Amino acid sequence: MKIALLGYGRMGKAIEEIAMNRGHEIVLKVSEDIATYELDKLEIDVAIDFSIPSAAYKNITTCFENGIPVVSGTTGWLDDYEKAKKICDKNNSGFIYASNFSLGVNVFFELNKKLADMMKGLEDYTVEIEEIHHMQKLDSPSGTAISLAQQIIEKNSKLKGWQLDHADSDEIPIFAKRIKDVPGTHTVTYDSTIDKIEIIHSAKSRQGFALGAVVAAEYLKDKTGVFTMKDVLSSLFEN
Ligand SMILES: NC(=O)C1=CN([C@@H]2O[C@H](COP(=O)(O)OP(=O)(O)OC[C@H]3O[C@@H](n4cnc5c(N)ncnc54)[C@H](OP(=O)(O)O)[C@@H]3O)[C@@H](O)[C@H]2O)C=CC1
Ligand SMILES: O=C(O)C1=N[C@H](C(=O)O)C[C@H](O)C1
Repeated sequence: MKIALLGYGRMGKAIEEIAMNRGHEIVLKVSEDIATYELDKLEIDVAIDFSIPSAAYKNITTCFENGIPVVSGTTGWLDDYEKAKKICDKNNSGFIYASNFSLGVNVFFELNKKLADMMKGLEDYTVEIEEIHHMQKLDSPSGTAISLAQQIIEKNSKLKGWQLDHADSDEIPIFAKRIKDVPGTHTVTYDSTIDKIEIIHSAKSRQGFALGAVVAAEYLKDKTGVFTMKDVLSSLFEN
């Protein structure tokens, strides 16, 4: 498969290594706006976007307009996600966005939903989320922490939203810490005067995110429509 990398930073480089080990070819690596590139000459099968919040939407939609499906892991641009999906559909292209591509985190998401369902009636407990990442991370809170909060809110009608660092009683507080070299740690805590329940996912490297993104690209090749990591993982478990 011919892959274009939109963003060639920490994740772009980790994806390049895994994609090449899986027999794919990297035909384009960009760290700037792709509008000036002659994309049609490169026969790109899938573009993989791990860039920066302010660049993602424009690059992703430029790909759709050039008939190139996109796997995107860039966080912090999701106010434009619905618009991007419409442009994908209009151009009959393919799209997978995930706040976190690692298999472990996607299992953690399912655990989070199950736990939220069990805890929703237990009013003695308060819930909070903590995320820890390396110092270079641009967005806060992490996309993964926002996904975790949204999953809990969907299960518990008493919770109306989330806030960074503090929250009203009907909101989930998300605490974001930045510590040197941490690839990504997420903790969901339910606390009462009697006890505390915690679920934690700690990434040991970027390998899991990168592998998930390449597997998602393999799934998306030759497909049209908007998909999620749940679709990708279901297809793996079917086989
Ligand atoms: N969904 C997931 O599983 C994961 C998501 N992420 C997310 O992926 C994103 C990238 O993370 P990471 O690789 O660590 O970040 P880096 O800062 O290492 O990489 C970002 C890259 O984007 C480049 N860039 C800057 N402007 C543009 C542009 N206009 N078009 C294309 N590329 C551009 C930067 O170039 P330059 O350095 O020259 O400015 C840099 O190479 C973040 O949003 C992060 O949160 C990260 C890990 C996992
Ligand atoms: O910026 C990162 O590094 C990461 N970003 C993603 C996020 O914001 O959730 C995923 C992962 O935690 C690493």
